[in-house]
Amino acid sequence: MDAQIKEQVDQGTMLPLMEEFYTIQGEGFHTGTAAYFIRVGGCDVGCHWCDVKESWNPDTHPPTDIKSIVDHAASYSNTIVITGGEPLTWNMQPLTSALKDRNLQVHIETSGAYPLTGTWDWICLSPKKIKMPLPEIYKEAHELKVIVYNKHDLAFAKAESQKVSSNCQLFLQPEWSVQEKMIPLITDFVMENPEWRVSLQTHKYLNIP
Ligand SMILES: C[S@@+](CC[C@H](N)C(=O)[O-])C[C@H]1O[C@@H](n2cnc3c(N)ncnc32)[C@H](O)[C@@H]1O
Ligand SMILES: Nc1nc2[nH]cc(C(=O)O)c2c(=O)[nH]1
Ligand code: SF4
Ligand SMILES: [Mg+2]
Repeated sequence: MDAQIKEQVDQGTMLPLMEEFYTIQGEGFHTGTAAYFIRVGGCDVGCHWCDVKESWNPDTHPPTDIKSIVDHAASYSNTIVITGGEPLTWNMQPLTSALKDRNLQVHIETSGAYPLTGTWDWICLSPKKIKMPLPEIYKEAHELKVIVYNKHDLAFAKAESQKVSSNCQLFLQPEWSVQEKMIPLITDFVMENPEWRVSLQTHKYLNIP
């Protein structure tokens, strides 16, 4: 990569852009509401069930000037969701401050595995056992969304919920490929622990991005 481009990516003024799309937030607290998604490439957390493995290698996604990302996003929606890949792989301050300058609501989907950069109106933290969140993000999270792939993930969810703030919204989301097995466990858990809510990947049922 050109040294000048690399420097801009290091600073967060250019980002490896995988895709951007206007859709309905399919998961978690804001489910069912329109939002423009920006999917930034690059993730080395390595969840074996990840539904966007194509995002992992940043070199396969073109370094893109954040100005053009912001102009595009602002023409579609007042709510912008930054996802990936793992967006916190990169310095999110330049992108989020440019979005805030346009008075947009800025949300992130993150594993929390890398330092929290950027200014966020909504942080959805989805912790992963294989690369745990850094301690700093727990108290900042507005939403904790734990993916349930097996029974042990329910105990993991409980332990993670001890680390977030008292007004953090708690969600359990079945891993897509095992949802038939996990939904009964999740529904029983939520009935016994009503501070939790069920999150489904509703966009996959709606056949939208
Ligand atoms: C693809 S990730 C990108 C953002 C960030 N790397 C993260 O994991 O939070 C977006 C969301 O999808 C969830 N997710 C990924 N694969 C999934 C699957 N197979 N089933 C259910 N949720 C999944 C993640 O846990 C995360 O909440
Ligand atoms: N519609 C829709 N909602 C989503 N919520 C989180 C997503 C993500 O991949 O981060 C996602 C996604 O990919 N599509
Ligand atoms: S952290 Fe997110 S993007 Fe990275 S592998 Fe896990 S689910 Fe996929
Ligand atoms: Mg997704």
